[in-house]
Formats: sequence, C-alpha cells, structure tokens
Amino acid sequence: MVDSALRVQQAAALHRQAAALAEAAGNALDADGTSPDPREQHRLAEDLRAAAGALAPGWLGAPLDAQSVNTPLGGVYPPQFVRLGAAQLLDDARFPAIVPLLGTGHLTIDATATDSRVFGLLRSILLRLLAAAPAGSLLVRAVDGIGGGEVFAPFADLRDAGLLSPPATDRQGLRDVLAEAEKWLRPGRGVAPRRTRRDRMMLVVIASLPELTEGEELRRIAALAQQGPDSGLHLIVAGWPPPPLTAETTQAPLPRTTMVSVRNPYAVIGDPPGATFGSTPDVSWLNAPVFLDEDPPPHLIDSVCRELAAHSAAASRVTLADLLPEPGEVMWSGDAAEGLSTVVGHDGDTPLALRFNDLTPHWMVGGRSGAGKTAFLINVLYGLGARYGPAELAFYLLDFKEGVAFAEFVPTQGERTWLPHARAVGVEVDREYGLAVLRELNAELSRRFTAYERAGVSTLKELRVAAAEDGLKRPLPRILCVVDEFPVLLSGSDPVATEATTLIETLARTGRSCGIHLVLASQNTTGVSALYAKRDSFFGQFPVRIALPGGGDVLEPANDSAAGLPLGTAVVNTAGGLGGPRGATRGHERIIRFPDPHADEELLSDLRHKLWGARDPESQPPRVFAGYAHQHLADDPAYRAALAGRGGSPAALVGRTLDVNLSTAAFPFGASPGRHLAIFGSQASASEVLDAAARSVAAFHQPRTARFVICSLVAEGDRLAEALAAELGHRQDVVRVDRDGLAAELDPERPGYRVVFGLDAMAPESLPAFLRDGPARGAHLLSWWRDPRQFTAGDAVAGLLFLNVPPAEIGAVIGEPVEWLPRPNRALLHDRQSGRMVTVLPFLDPGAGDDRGGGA
Ligand SMILES: Nc1ncnc2c1ncn2[C@@H]1O[C@H](COP(=O)(O)OP(=O)(O)OP(=O)(O)O)[C@@H](O)[C@H]1O
Repeated sequence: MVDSALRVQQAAALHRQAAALAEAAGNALDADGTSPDPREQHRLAEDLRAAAGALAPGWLGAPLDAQSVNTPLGGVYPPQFVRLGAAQLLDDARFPAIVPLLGTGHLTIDATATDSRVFGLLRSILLRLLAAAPAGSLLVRAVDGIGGGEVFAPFADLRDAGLLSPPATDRQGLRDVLAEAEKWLRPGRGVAPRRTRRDRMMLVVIASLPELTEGEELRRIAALAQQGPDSGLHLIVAGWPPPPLTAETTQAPLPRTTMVSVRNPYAVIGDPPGATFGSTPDVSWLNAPVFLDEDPPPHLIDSVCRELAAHSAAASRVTLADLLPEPGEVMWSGDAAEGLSTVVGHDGDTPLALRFNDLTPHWMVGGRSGAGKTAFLINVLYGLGARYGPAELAFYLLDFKEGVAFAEFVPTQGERTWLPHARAVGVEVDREYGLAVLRELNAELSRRFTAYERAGVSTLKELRVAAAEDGLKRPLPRILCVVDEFPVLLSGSDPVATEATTLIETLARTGRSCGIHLVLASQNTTGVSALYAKRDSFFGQFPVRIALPGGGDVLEPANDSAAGLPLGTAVVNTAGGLGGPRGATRGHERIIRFPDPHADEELLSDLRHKLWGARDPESQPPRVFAGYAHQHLADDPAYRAALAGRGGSPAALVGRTLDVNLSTAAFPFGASPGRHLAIFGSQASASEVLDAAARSVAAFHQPRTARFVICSLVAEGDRLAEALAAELGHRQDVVRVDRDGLAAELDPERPGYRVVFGLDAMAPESLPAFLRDGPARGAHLLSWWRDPRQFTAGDAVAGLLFLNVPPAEIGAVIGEPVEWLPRPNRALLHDRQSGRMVTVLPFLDPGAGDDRGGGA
C-alpha cells in the first residue's frame, strides 16, 4: 500500500519544485523582453530541461518519437507533472513545457480535437499518463462528440480491462460519463484509503463536446472541476470554454485548471492552478511559445496499452483476501448482537458489505449452473467465519445438488480440519434430511421465543444481555442456514414439500427476531409454485437479492440489470429485486465483482487451518451428511454400544435415519405378534442389510445366549450366509441349514433367530405358524426377499424394509399407497405396529466395493 503520509510529503515537495520552476521560468522569460542574451537563454533552457527531467521523468516528459517501447511502465503515484510540448526560447534553445495535472487540477484547451495539434496532444498526454501511472491506477472516461472517438481509437485495448470507457459521442453518453464521475466524488475519498485498490484516479477526457450539449452539462462539468481533485478526479477538456451560443452556455474558465490556448503554429500555456509561471503579476502564462507534442508513434501506444491491459486484468481481480478482515485485525472480533456483516465483493474499487439483521434478515441468490453460486456462498461463509467466532455464529449448510459444495467445511480423510462454526453440513442431501434440519431450526426458534417470553425481552441483543446476567457464559449465537438448490426441497405436493414449505415460511417470517437467517440459492426459483402462491408473505422476507449470471429471476421481472453479466460478477439488490428507471442511479442496487475462493488454494488452506486452530478444543466437529456415502454397521454408535453390553432390548439395526443426527434406524424385536423383519430388494445390497441386521441383533445378546439358524435358499446369498455363520459363531450358537433343514427349524417353540437369504425362492409351509406364534416364545425371522410379489406372510411380519422396490409393489405389501422414490443407497423402513415410515441409509457391506468412499 502506498503510504498516505509519504504521498502527501511527495506531493508537497513536488509543489515546491513546481513553484521554483515557475519562478525560474518567469524570471528568465520576463528578464529582458527586448533582446535576450542568447547565452543566457541557452543556459536557462538547460536548467529548465534539467528541472523538467526531475519533475516529469521517463514517460511523463521524454520526447515520445524517440521513446523506446522497452521503457518500463509505471512510476510514482500519482504521476503529477506531464509534458505538453516543447517551449522555445530561441530556435535552438528549447525545454519541455510541463504542467501539473493529476493530484492538482485539470487541463483545458481552447480548441477541440478536430484540430490536429489538439488531437496529437491528447493522445500524447494520455499515453504519458497511462504509461507512467502504476498499472490500473488511472481510469479514463472518454467523450468525443464531433470526432466520434477517433482520438481514443488506438487505446481500445484498455477497454476490456475497464481502464478506458468506450468514448461517449452524444449528449446521453456525456451525461452517463458525468454521472459516473459524480459518483466518484465521495465524501472521504480524498482521505487516506485503506487499500491500494482504492488508490485510483479518474481522468475524464473530453476531446470535443457532443452536439446539443446544454448548459446543464456544462455546469456539471464546472462543478466536477471544482470538487474533483480532492477525490482523485481530473478533467482534460478540449474545446473549453465552448463557443458562447447563448448567455446560458457562456462559460467561465474551469476552476483549478491550466488553460492552453492554441495559436498558430504554437500554443500558449496559462498558469497552473495555484501557481504562476510569470514573475510579474500581469503575466499569467508561460512566456514562451510552446509547440505541442504530436501524435505518438502508433506502435508505442499499442505496446503500452497491451501491457497495461495484461497487468490490470491480473491486478483488478478481486481475491478472497479482499473479502476478509485486514491481516492485522483480530480474528473473531465481530459481535453478532445486532446482526452480521461481511464483504461480498467489490463495487468498482469499493468493498461492498452486506448484512444479516432486522432489515435484511434473509438473502436469495440466483444464477445458472456454473455461474459461481457456490463460489459466492463459500466467500460469504469464510467472510463471516473470519469475522465472528463460533460462539457468535453457527452455520447449517444444505446442498441439494450433486457435487461437493460444502464438503470443504467438514473433516475428511485427507484433511482433518473443519469450520468450527458448522453445526450440520449436508452435501448432496435428500429432501428428508433437509426437512429434518428445518425441523431442528424451528425447534430452536420455539426455544428462543420461549426464552424471550421468560426474560420479558423482544430482541436477540436483549436476550443475550439477560442470559449473560443469568450467568450464561456463551452468548446465544446467530444462526445462518444456507440452502443451495432449495426448490428441490420445496417443489411438489408430497408430504415432505408441504411440511418443508411451512417450516421454511415460519423461519423466513419469524427467524429475523430470533437471530435465525436464511440464504436460499437456486438456478431457478420459478419452480417453487407453492411459495409463489404466497409470493409476498414469503419472498417479501428476502429483501436481499443477489443475481449472478443467468439469475435474473431473483429480481423483479421488469429489472433486467442482470442481463449479460460475466462470470465473477453479480447484481446485489437490497430492495427485494426492484429495479428503477433505466440509467437512473439505483442506491439499492450494485454490480459487484467477487472472487473464486479456490483461486488461491494456499490462502484458503491457511485460513481454514487458522479458523480450525482457534476453535474451542472441546468443540465437536459438525454433524455431516454426505448423500453419496455408504453407511456401515461397524461405524454405528448403537451397534458399538450393543457390543459393549449397553444395547438394551434386542433390535435389528438396518441403517441410519435421514435426520440431522443420522440416528440409527432400528427394528426392535419383542414378544408381540409380528416382530419379524423382511427385507425386500432384488440387488445384493438388500442381502447386505440382512447380514447387518443379523450381526446387530446378535450383538445385543450376551455371548452364547442366543441361537441363530442361518439358511440361504439362493446362490446370491450363499457367500454372505457362510461368512455370517462363521462370524456369529464366535459369539453365539449358530446352525447352518439347507432348504429341508429350514422347514424343520421353523418351529415356533424354539427361541432364537432364523436368518434366511432368498426366502422368496421357497416359503416353507411351516412359515405362517412360526410367524404367528414365534415372537411370544422369543423366536423371530429375519429374511431377504428378492421379489416382493412372492411375499405371502401379510400382516404376520411387522418390520418391512424396501430397497429398490417400485412404490406400487411396496403399496401391495403394506396394503396402502405409498409415495416414495426408490433410489440407490436408500431404503424405506416401515413398522406396521407403530405405523412409522422413514427413509434410511441402509447398512451396506464395506467389503462390497464402495467406490464413492467416505463414511458419514
Ligand atoms: N468469481 C469467479 N471468477 C472466476 N471463476 C469463477 C468465479 N466463481 C466461480 N468460478 C468458476 O466457475 C465455475 C463454476 O462455479 P460454481 O461451482 O461456484 O458455480 P455454481 O453456480 O455453483 O454452479 P452449479 O450450480 O452448476 O454448481 C468453477 O469452476 C469456478 O472455479
């Protein structure tokens, strides 16, 4: 960062030098107006050349026709003096005529760029300033009403870099440039900025005023001239003052300006603002004819512009570091009592902070696939996570689409760290899991409301104070729930959609007062028909709309400001997406640039480790749900407890339920009728669940206290049956039987478990009696059926688990219609006696090849 004090010192020194130069020039030129002594003039010209070389070094003052393309670009900020041409004392006594511009004031020329000398001068000044200013620090806004922008044509390479605007050629274009320049005038812009990025200047170059320019625009130009220099705004206006057509358009010289008057063949340069070239009060110009610099060689402009464009493309990129607190700031210094705030991107050169508070409680983010939604959300999470500690802020993160969007916030095998704010993270989540998270958040909402009532307060801030007075050590944190691709959860009319919609509406309407905030993101929000029906009551809760490329539907239909956005940019609207008249300044809407957080993996990794390292060592990692991960019995806490003798009454553990804690899905046995388990599914995964169910129930029994009869009636079950028998044999009494042996073992009088693979191949005649009378005597059946249509046991089996079974066939077994989507790695568990029906992640055999890896 350029140190501001240093800059002020540099500027003061330059000013002193300038005053000395002006005085020297004045003394010399005025010394003897009639017959100058040639030797004296030569000596003076030499002194002035030396002074000019010091004030306007390199690109700023060198003759451009001899300048090498290899001269390095850049220099001090700002480049203060610039050469306009050669002042001539005698035919052979010349010195560079330089004037202060950037950092001081403006320049006007009394002829437009239609005069070839002005045309050349503008190009040479522009080239000098662009080449000498640190790359990217000078933004040029161009206007050329008469010449159509010709004078700026060779600088076109700078347009993509945002350093040069396409020249405005009509009155509206001029107005737009003036509006942009007026925005540049910000209170405090002259104050030492915090970041290098803000050390920029805007130079408005008017080569000729457009036709129909009126008094209003002329007055705006004069006002900019008056106020601009303090905010880093400077003007070069060719054709000023404009021809006085009417009294209204008659203009005074611009304030704070050096005026150039073009004569033939030379020009006269007036005194710079606040200084004088002359030694006597009646001379207010440089007392020597000046031959203005000519159009620079095209290859020189070309090579400078290319290099600048390349530089600035790299330098103008916003990085994740720009969104984080300053390196010197204390991490987690934010207080969430009144809200949360983080920088989401840059509007021009200004960081844009957005808030979660009473006024802007929830945000909605839209953007087509690949528009950078995940990148944007991750920026927000790291930005908040670096500012607020986990005691102030907790995250619930849900991603309904395929991919690993939030996976970087949870521990993995290769990376043990996690984001300490994350309470629950779901990647590729099921709707049921999303629903479970919403239920948990709504329960928290109710708890907070109860706490408000008890404490007699109405805001989170007051509640935190009351809780602290009651001796609560940790403040109540704000909660941020981010849901990516939220329409997946809410669309449709099934029970999940209906309940989720109600819950999310409650959170949206009442969460703000309890410090619970939502960010909903999607490629397309139009599918959320249920919510659109209640448009105002729901969408009205989301005043912050962020439209990424292709995400215009989070804005009001008439607001097309997101059209044509490039990747890495977004429209941020804080008025619920409302637009406004085209071209009008919209205080509630900004276009920002935001970074790809993964562009600098090293920075990200450092940040992750820093945040993780700062956590409370007692804190738990987030509860994680990775929709693609397979679940294994060996990792299950209920199974481990059973093995350790703390299992309670015997149950078959079949998988993990889709709730926030991924609680174990168990089917308890017992003495009531029907306590048998049937598992349905044509694929091997169903047999693997039977294997897990048998192992788990065995774990509930003390060693050598339970009897297991194991039978495989189909080839697909033989391997598992054999391995199961060997395994269980270490702990319990195990008998392996074939088809005939099974018929004999289906004796309800004999307690123990019958484990049958492929019972659909042949259901023995003794089965119904066993099913009916067995449970009362401690005899239970655990069976796998490849084909549910062969299932004839009816109500006699209470525990039913379906893997890849179509809903119609499930309905036939259960006896009522079922809405369920069969999909890999999911099963539907139904207990006829409790009526409970839940989706579970079934326990699969870890040895059977889990190519997606990772436990949950
Ligand atoms: N600000 C940015 N600048 C440059 N590239 C970016 C930026 N943000 C994201 N990208 C890149 O664009 C690609 C898509 O980004 P991202 O995954 O965030 O999009 P998305 O909207 O979440 O997409 P989808 O909805 O398909 O998951 C990524 O390769 C990412 O690296």
